Amino acid sequence: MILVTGGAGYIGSHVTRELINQGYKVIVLDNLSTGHQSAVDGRAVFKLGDISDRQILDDLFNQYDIEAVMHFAANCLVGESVQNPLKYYDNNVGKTTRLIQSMIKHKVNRLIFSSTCAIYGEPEQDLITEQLPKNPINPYGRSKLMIETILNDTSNSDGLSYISLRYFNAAGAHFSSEIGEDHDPETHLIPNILRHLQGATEEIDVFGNDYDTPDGTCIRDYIHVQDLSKAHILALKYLLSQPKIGLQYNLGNGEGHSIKEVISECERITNKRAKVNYAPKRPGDPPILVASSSKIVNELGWVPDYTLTDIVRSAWKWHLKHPHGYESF
Ligand SMILES: NC(=O)c1ccc[n+]([C@@H]2O[C@H](COP(=O)([O-])OP(=O)(O)OC[C@H]3O[C@@H](n4cnc5c(N)ncnc54)[C@H](O)[C@@H]3O)[C@@H](O)[C@H]2O)c1
Ligand SMILES: O=c1ccn([C@@H]2O[C@H](COP(=O)(O)OP(=O)(O)O[C@H]3O[C@H](CO)[C@@H](O)[C@H](O)[C@H]3O)[C@@H](O)[C@H]2O)c(=O)[nH]1
Repeated sequence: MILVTGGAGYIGSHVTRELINQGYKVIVLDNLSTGHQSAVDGRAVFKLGDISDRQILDDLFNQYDIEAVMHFAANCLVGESVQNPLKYYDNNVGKTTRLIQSMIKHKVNRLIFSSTCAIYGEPEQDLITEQLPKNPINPYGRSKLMIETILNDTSNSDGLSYISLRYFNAAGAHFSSEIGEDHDPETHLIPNILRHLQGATEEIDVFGNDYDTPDGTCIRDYIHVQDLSKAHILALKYLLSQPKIGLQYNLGNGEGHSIKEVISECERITNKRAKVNYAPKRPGDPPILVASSSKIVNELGWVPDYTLTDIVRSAWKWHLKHPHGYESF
């Protein structure tokens, strides 16, 4: 069995579904702080609880034969982490430490960790490779880098075998339109643009238009959530086939899109016009983050299938079908 923490969240719910489709048995552990129980595939076992609850973890590890943990549970908003860093150090770092302690206690030594490109900070190179210096510029990125350090140390001391997947900007929805992205409040760019185009908001805020980029707005590498799911399956298979590893892989499309470009693509696909409000920069935002994913392409054979167009199309279908997200489930 695979224990998926945060499996009621956006990315975790998509990966859970893919795991089950690939024949794995899954237990989701989630405290529903930002997730939705109705996002969890009905074929998974669902346990409501916190990753720091030692009793729950003891019970789960005793009751089920857990081969590996996929650890998605975290707080993950750059802006919020600047306002409330202790929330991030507590939930992401402190509680992950307790999860790893329980794993070691129960001799479950395989982990796939949701890391982020936010650990690189403001890299000087155009395409970010795994070896670049890690100088995160916000508490969220620092919290994830701390966990990567903890994983490395625990691998040396206790034999933990792990893969850290450093995602760039996850976006899009499952092509079935049955699950998608739904946060309250929503802070991510693509859902915010689409919700605005659906009439949910008066305008779309663009945070900063004088960055040192060709059109002055921030550039990100958007990766379809189903491409992420595929990478998790490949990573899991590799992890289960090896006695002990400690690896880090970037996951992005290798193509950057500015905020203005993303708005244009959303307008094109929805055939609607956005009302843009240029707002102040959001603290903690690096100007450009674009991945080189050649390491995972070469080593695990992962290739992304979907472009920004596919991302926006699938997200738009999800928004049209579920204008109030999971509320109406
Ligand atoms: N969304 C992105 O673009 C992105 C990019 C890079 C990395 N990540 C990482 O991917 C992971 C998933 O992100 P997401 O976008 O799906 O976020 P999300 O907020 O949708 O999902 C997180 C899930 O974890 C649960 N959770 C949080 N703290 C918990 C705790 N202490 N105990 C139990 N459950 C808890 C939440 O209820 C939620 O269901 C995170 O670790 C995030 O840092 C996300
Ligand atoms: O309404 C909005 C929302 C966002 N942005 C901007 O759009 C860009 C992308 O922002 P967002 O969609 O919030 O993603 P990020 O802040 O890049 O962070 C996401 O992507 C990171 C990887 O880059 C992950 O680590 C984080 O968990 C995830 O929240 C940033 O420049 C934002 O300032 C706007 O201008 N208006």
